[in-house]
Amino acid sequence: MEKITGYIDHIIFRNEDNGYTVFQLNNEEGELTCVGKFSYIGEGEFLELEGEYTMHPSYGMQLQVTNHRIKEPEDRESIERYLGSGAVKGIGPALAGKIVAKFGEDTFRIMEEEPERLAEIKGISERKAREICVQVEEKKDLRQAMIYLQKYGISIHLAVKIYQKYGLGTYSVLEENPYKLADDIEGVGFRTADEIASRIGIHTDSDFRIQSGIFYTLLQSVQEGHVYLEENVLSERAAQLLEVELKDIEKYLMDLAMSKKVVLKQDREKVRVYPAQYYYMEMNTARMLKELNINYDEPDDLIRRRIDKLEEETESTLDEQQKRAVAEAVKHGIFILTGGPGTGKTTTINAMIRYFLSEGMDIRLAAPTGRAAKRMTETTGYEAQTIHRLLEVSGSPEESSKGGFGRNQDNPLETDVVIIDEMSMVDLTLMHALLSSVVPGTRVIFVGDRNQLPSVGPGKVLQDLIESHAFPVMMLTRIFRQAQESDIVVNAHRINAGEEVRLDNKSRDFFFLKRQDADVIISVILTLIQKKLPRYVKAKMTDIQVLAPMKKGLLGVERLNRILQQYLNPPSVKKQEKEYGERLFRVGDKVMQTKNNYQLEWEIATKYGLVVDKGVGVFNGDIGIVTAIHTYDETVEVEFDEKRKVKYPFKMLDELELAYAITIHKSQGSEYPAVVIPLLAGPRQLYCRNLLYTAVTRAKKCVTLVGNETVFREMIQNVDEQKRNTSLAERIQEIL
Ligand SMILES: Nc1ncnc2c1ncn2[C@@H]1O[C@H](COP(=O)(O)OP(=O)(O)OP(=O)(O)O)[C@@H](O)[C@H]1O
Repeated sequence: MEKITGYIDHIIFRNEDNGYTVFQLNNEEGELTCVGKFSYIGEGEFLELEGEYTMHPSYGMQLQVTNHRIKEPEDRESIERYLGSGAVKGIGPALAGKIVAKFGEDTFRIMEEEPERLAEIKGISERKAREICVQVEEKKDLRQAMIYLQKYGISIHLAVKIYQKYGLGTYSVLEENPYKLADDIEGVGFRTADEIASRIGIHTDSDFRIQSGIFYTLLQSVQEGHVYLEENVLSERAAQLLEVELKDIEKYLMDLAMSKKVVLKQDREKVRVYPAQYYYMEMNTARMLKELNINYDEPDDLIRRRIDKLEEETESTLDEQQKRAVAEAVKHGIFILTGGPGTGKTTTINAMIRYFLSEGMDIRLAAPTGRAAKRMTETTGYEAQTIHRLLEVSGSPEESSKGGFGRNQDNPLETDVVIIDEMSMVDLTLMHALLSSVVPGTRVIFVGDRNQLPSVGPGKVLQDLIESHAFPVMMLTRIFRQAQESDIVVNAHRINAGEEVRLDNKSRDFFFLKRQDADVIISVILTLIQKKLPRYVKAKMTDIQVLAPMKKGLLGVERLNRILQQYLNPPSVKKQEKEYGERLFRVGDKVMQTKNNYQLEWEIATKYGLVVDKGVGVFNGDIGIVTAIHTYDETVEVEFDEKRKVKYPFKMLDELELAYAITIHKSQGSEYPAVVIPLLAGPRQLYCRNLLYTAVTRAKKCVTLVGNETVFREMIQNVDEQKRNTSLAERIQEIL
């Protein structure tokens, strides 16, 4: 065992999650690379280390640290080094030299006991003296807090967040009510808080624990899409989670209601429990819809004449339903247009746009995802954006969920008409934000297919809007795309109506390959992607999209991606790779951005590197190809549509996933030339009609299902997809 003392010259690498750090140590004998786990560490710090020397094949001799102690710098030299290392803002090496020249080994004592004396040095005002001392003190406190939090097994990453939130209050929060962490700190849920609490020795029947557990259970149900839970369901789930008696739960529910964290609402003989924020969100959404739903006094015959004129100008004809849709949209503040694929929604939107433009009105178009917005731009020829962009999202999407939009009640959108497409994907939170930024007098038109999967977030807004029967709705039913032209459309409508679909493979764009074994299915998928489909639909191999119902399992997205990557983009000495957690990225991989990121910069450059366009924003569901991996600046370069190139720093790779296969849920709002769907038995709750319907309607030119025919038929009949508890329709009816 070696014992070494020295100061950190610079940190070469640090993983903030587990504390793994590589740094350069300076001591009397020169420089030395050290490797180990450190809860808190900073450049300039003075350390006493214990460990063993090891020989690394590429980096040479290293000290593998087993034990360490951070020492207060004692001698003049190490004090000067610490202060000048950049550890204290506002002090560089020159100033550090002056301070130590004046106070010598007494420097730290002076800082603690007589901080004002720092101002005796030229270049340090009294204010700066105080600031420096506060910083040095804070560093000491932070270090101590980190050591304390580590004792309870809290990761460094989390410990930093906890300390930033509570400062010196950290100790009392942890000892009195660690469940507060679940309320205050993003990334801490009840389970983490509960684990910390049990290590601290807090009783399982503590009031804080039970309240926090009930609220956590309720929020879990929001993640499943619910806006409330019935009391008995909530109590049972919470009792199970907390391992306490059912009867104990009731009292705490009342406490939660008193502290306004939940709202209890009687519904006939049952009681519903809402997280307060969602209760009010539904109520306000209903109120705003009502306020917006103004009737405009435009005579029918005048509207009809204008539509006829537009038809003449554009040499197109609308059918009766489409004309009525345009007229209703003109006459009302709120209008809903719904219908399956190929029923003419886009054509109707186009007619509306032309109508309003010819009246000199200003129009804004938006959709919930980047891809859907892009498609809307292409099909209407009129610029569409994501709803987040329309509302001028500020900062990260996390902040936006807390209402961080530039457009809101105080700064509403200035436009006459807003048209939202792919409305089935809009959740309650986004709907609320959207309506908050629109003032009465603006027409809002919602367009979507009510039979698609509901939004990922809570609520089923489009369905509730329709079921409230409070607003004009036009349901387009005529299928315009000819039957002989597209079996995708015909079969999608059949699936939706619960009718049999013929699987004789006589179609030109709808195929079912019967296979019963997962690995056989994967090998069929490979043949389809590598050989058959690109030629058949005249697309690139990367445009063929595999859509799987699940993430896990033999045919889950995770396993499919590992295998497809191996075959479609095998390793080679020419292709750089980067491992990130469980993921492996390789040059040539097909990848997907998994959240909306409004800050991420992209560039379009010519072959010679000349930048011709640049901008910001990469969205959830955007698919691209890894074009380079640079170890020198630790980035992965991805090329998205239109040659937009984005550099991901390694630490942002959690926003990327392999995308050879993606879940059907993730594919909502996107379209692909050809879609391949593996299908073997799965959980009934998931394997339902609208999942199949959504998957099939993603394809433009060809759908190929590979798997078990019975599963396919059962999915068509299975309409008991998980029911979502929402009450927007009721709230709307109440205030009519
Ligand atoms: N009134 C009409 N007369 C003739 N053809 C029409 C009419 N309305 C729409 N179509 C045609 O039907 C096809 C489907 O229409 P459209 O794209 O508007 O439907 P959609 O509901 O938006 O479909 P999807 O949801 O699949 O994109 C298009 O080729 C369109 O030109």
